[in-house]
Amino acid sequence: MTSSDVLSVQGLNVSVGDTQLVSDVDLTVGPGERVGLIGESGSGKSLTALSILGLLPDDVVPSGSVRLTGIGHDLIGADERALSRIRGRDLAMVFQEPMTALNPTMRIGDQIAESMLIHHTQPTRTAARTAAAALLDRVQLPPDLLRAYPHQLSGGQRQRIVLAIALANDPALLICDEPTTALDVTVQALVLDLILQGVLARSSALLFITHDLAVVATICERVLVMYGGRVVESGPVHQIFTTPRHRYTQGLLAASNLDNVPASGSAAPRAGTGSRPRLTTIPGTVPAAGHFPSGCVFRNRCPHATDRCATTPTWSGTSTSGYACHHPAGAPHA
Ligand SMILES: Nc1ncnc2c1ncn2[C@@H]1O[C@H](COP(=O)(O)OP(=O)(O)OP(=O)(O)O)[C@@H](O)[C@H]1O
Repeated sequence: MTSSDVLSVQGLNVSVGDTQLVSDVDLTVGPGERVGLIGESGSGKSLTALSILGLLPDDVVPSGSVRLTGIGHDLIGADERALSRIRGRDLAMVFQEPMTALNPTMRIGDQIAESMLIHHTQPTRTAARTAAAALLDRVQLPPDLLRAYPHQLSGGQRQRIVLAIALANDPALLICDEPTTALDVTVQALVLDLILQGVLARSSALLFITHDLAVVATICERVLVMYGGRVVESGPVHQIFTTPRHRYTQGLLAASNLDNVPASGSAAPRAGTGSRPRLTTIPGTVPAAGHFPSGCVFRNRCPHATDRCATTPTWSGTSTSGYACHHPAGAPHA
């Protein structure tokens, strides 16, 4: 780990009995950096994330090293007490299914406040409640939801609550594992945008696990490709998506309908640069062309892309998630 890394995973192996499921994974994430982890189902992405979080089932055994900035010991082999001090404070997570992350018997406001009280980042219950209301507002939910129970919310609202809790203590690193896969396509883009704005506002680093290459192209700066439990390729998003070297990455891209890869390697700015990307995902089949000429019906369906918009948006997407419209950061809008 260099002194500037937020996360450093070195030589991670994960096995069950004699079966090795993850082999020799090296992975670093710098401060404020957004790193994507992609790969086919069963390639070891979730086991890698769960190893970092110390959440593997008892029969699944990790070895190697996982170091997190500001924590003086290795997370591999750390006891549950030490890990629970770190999780939710230095290291936060958003998984696919929000209901499993929420307590069904507790009001939303209490759950958000609890996350700050447990980690002593707010001094009193009153202060935590005030902070919870502000967090709810940051995920664009109305204050009356503070008194609601999880079952009274939609899936998208629940995931926004999980995100609010994850960001409550300004974690150094947020790990998202397919955070929008279980959501209705109409809210996927909003949740992605809130994740992006959330980490940018806090300068948190992001490790983002997904099948959706368009999401990686939009959100991440760097990407690692896993195949058969190994990292087979890694580098800047633009480089990997335009000149993939590994046969598996080439196949993944060919099957993806990914039309546009931002030239800088990421559509979104670095943390602290102040400009905000705008994302809108529209359900439907992805058209073959990456750019939409003025007057095109698809262009007109993007609320940011009016005829008066000063900048031509670029589009990308997959057939499962709809397609995303991205306006370059800081572009003027009518
Ligand atoms: N508890 C377990 N016991 C045995 N094998 C497991 C266990 N958990 C995961 N595996 C196996 O390890 C491999 C990697 O699983 P992992 O969940 O990390 O894949 P993934 O890349 O996240 O896939 P997906 O995208 O479908 O979530 C798979 O073959 C899976 O079946």
